Amino acid sequence: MIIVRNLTRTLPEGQTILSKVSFQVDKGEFVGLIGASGSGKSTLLSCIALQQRWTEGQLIVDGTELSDKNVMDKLKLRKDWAYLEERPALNLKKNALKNVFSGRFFQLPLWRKLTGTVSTEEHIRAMDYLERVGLIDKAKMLPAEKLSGGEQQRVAIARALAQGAKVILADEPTKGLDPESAGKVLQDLRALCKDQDLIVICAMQNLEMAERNATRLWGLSGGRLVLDIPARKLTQREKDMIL
Ligand SMILES: Nc1ncnc2c1ncn2[C@@H]1O[C@H](COP(=O)(O)OP(=O)(O)OP(=O)(O)O)[C@@H](O)[C@H]1O
Repeated sequence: MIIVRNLTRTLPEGQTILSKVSFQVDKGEFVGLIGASGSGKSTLLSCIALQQRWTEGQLIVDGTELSDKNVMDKLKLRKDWAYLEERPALNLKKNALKNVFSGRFFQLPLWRKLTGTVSTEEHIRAMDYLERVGLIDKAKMLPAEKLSGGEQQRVAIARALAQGAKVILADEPTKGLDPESAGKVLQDLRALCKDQDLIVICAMQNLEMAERNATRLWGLSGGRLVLDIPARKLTQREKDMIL
């Protein structure tokens, strides 16, 4: 469970870009984070991934308060959390399977890191993750650079699973994708969230996709969380509050 209390980020120049954001999110929830451009979505995600510092507030994960200044906390998150960006940071020269293996890198003993050996069990598991995101037929065939944007994003999701991520933070992972590919990425995230009891928090530009795929909607406006409801079609009044 993630609890955030009164998270505030003020820039040195005095501009407040997140203001007293509070929420609690449980395993199995897929949160669609929506809001106009500049409302603070990326800032909120990178603060809770401990990639940006906040000015005031608390982040509590499974009962433990984490600090944006503590290196050990950052290491713990690097293992248990995955951050998906608009352009997934894959090794484009390697195939999908090898990219998925790389998700396990931080957990391997030093000799395995140096020799690059992969056990049969890891191989099977990586193929299983690729199957779950519908890419089993493209596991070995091509370098990742030849995959489409949506396929690359799904490889990044499979890699997050191989890493053992319990929380996936995604910053507009479907930006620039055609509607069909975008839909597949979000459906994969939703299915995995349910099956593996993950927490997924996903900033999304497309409100309809958020309404359709998320289980819960958060609306940000001017750095404030102004909407926190179970996912459904928003009323015009709710849309006016956030967009
Ligand atoms: N380091 C920074 N210095 C100055 N301004 C910043 C900084 N980081 C964020 N901002 C400002 O804070 C606001 C929120 O930015 P953020 O990127 O979080 O918004 P967003 O909702 O993700 O926008 P978009 O949908 O366009 O990606 C913006 O006005 C942005 O210009």
